[in-house]
Amino acid sequence: MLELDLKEKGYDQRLLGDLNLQIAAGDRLALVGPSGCGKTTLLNIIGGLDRAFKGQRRLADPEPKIAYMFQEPRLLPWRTVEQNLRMVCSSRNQALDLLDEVALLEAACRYPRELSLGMARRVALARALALEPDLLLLDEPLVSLDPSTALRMLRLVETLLKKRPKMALVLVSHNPDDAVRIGAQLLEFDTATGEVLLPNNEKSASAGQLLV
Ligand SMILES: Nc1ncnc2c1ncn2[C@@H]1O[C@H](COP(=O)(O)OP(=O)(O)OP(=O)(O)O)[C@@H](O)[C@H]1O
Repeated sequence: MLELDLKEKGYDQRLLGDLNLQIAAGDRLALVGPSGCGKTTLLNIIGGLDRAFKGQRRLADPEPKIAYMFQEPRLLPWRTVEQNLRMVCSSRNQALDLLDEVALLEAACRYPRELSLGMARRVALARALALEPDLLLLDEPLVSLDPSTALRMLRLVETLLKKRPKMALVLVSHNPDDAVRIGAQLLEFDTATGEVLLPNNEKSASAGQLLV
């Protein structure tokens, strides 16, 4: 559904380069590496939010629906949880079903300021799923959560993915164990060279062919 042929991306200096990546339905891919190595930058390029790079990003026809869950939940503070979801849902039933899936039905009438970070993230996840995306992009869904909340979030993501086998996923994480747990294949960053490392030092791979 998406092919990225990335020649070079940098800000003051080169950050990423020489990567050919193909993402197909059902692929699960994790961008793993230390802070500042370029994970979010690559996710933004994959998602089409950042087009200032050398190379090409090609989408299948018809274009896949791509949903993005940012690190910050980015909910509208003046709307309730349900109202935040209704903005992107086709019906009230869809909004309530999604809230049920992320175990937040009882918080439907709350405002974002009344939610913990973990709850707000789950609303943001439900909102991303409301689009019924072909490709879901998750930027560090566990960051800043305490260990038990992070584990709960990880289990939730695992369950949601099992229910949506055709949905492709690209997850940003600094923890390979989390990525492996949800069955994602790892794409690691070499901070010394600025290159994204594929298994066996290949220069090109489809996400479905990557080995953990
Ligand atoms: N808009 C920008 N302008 C200039 N430099 C930027 C910009 N966005 C990111 N950078 C720099 O590019 C590098 C990679 O940033 P990026 O956010 O992609 O890293 P990351 O691996 O996702 O880090 P983290 O895990 O901390 O979120 C960092 O050094 C960052 O400061």
